[in-house]
Amino acid sequence: MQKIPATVITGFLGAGKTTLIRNLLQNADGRRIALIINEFGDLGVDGDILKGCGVETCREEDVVELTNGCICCTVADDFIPTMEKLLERADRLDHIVIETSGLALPQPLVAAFNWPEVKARVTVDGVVTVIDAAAVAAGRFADDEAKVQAAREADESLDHDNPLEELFEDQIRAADLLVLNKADLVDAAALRAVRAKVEAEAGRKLGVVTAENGRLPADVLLGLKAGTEDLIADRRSHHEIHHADGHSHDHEDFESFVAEGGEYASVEALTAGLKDVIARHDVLRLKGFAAIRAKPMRLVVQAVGGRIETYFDRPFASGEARVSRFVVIGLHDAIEDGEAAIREGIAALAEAPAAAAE
Ligand SMILES: Nc1nc2c(ncn2[C@@H]2O[C@H](COP(=O)(O)OP(=O)(O)OP(=O)(O)O)[C@@H](O)[C@H]2O)c(=O)[nH]1
Repeated sequence: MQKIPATVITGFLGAGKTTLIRNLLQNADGRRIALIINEFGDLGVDGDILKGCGVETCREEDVVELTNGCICCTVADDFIPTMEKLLERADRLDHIVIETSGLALPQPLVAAFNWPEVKARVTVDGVVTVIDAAAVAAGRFADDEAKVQAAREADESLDHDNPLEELFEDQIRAADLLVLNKADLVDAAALRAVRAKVEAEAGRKLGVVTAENGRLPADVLLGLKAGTEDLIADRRSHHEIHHADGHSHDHEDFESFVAEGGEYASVEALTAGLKDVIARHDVLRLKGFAAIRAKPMRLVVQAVGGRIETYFDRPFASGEARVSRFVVIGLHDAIEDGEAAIREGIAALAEAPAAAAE
C-alpha cells in the first residue's frame, strides 16, 4: 500500500503559514487534501479562516483542529487519534497538510510519524518552514549569535534565555524547504541577506524559495518526498540538545488568552486602538474576529507586532452574537503582567463613539 504523504508547515508566529495554506488549497490542482491545524490558544481562528475560505476543494470535514496548545505535549492523546481517524478514509485522500502552531517545535511532531500505527500508512513528504523575511531583515532575531552561542556553551542555565531566537532556529533546522515569505516588504539586497542568514542557520543544503503572500505552485510545496521522519533525529532542536533528559519546554515562555470585545465604531478606530494596546504590552501576535457598527460582515483581524491587517470575511449568521474575540499571544512575563490591562483596553475600545473614531 502506498503511504500518504504529509507536509508539515511550520514557521514563526505570523510568518504567513495560514496564508500559504489558503493559497495552496486554492491551487491544489484537484488533489484531495486534509488539513490538521494546531493552534495555540483556544479560539480556532486559523481553522475558521480556512473553513470560511470558500475553496471548493476544502470541505469542512477535511479541516481538523488540535487546539490543546502545543502539539508535542498532546501527541499521544490528540495527534495520533486524529491521524488514525483521518486514515480511516485514506482512500479519499491524496495529501495531508499540518499547520503547526507558530510556537511549536516541529521536531516532536515529525518524530511522532515514527509511531508504528502512523508510520505504516503515512510518510512526511517534507517540512516547509515559512520565514517572515521582513521581520528577519528588520533584525527581529539578529542577536549577536556568536555571543549567544558562547554564553550557551559556557552556561547551560542560559539555554532558554532567548527562546524566540531558539524557536526560530529550531524551525529552520527542521526544514526541508524554506519559504522566505513577505518578499513584497523587503528589497532584493535585504532578501539576499535574509537568505544567507537562514541558510547559515540550517547548516546544510536545502531548498529556499521566496514568496509573496505565500503564493507558490502546489508542486513546489508538495511532492518533496523527503521522508523526514527518518531524518529528524539528526535535526535536533536546542531543547533536545541541551536537555537530553527531557525536562521543561520552550513554549512555557509563551502565554496566550482570549480577549472579548463588543462592537466597534469603525475599522480605523479598532486598529488604532489595538496598535496602541499591542505596543504598550509587547504583544507578539493578535488575531480574531470583530463586529463593526453598521457592518453586516464579520471583520478578520490579524496583527503581527504592530502591523495590522483586516478584511471582512463573511456575514454574521442570524442569531450569531455581534461580539469580537481575539487570541492574544506574547512572552509569558509580558502577558502575565499585562493581561488585565489588555482585556480592559480591548473592551474599552468598543465604547468609543463613532464620531471620535472618524
Ligand atoms: N505583506 C505581506 N503580508 C503577508 C504575507 N503573508 C502573510 N501576510 C500577512 O501576515 C499576517 C499573518 O499571516 P498568517 O498567514 O495568519 O500567519 P501564520 O503564520 O499563520 O500566523 P500564526 O497562526 O499566528 O502563527 C496576515 O495579516 C497576512 O495577511 C506576505 O507575503 N506579505
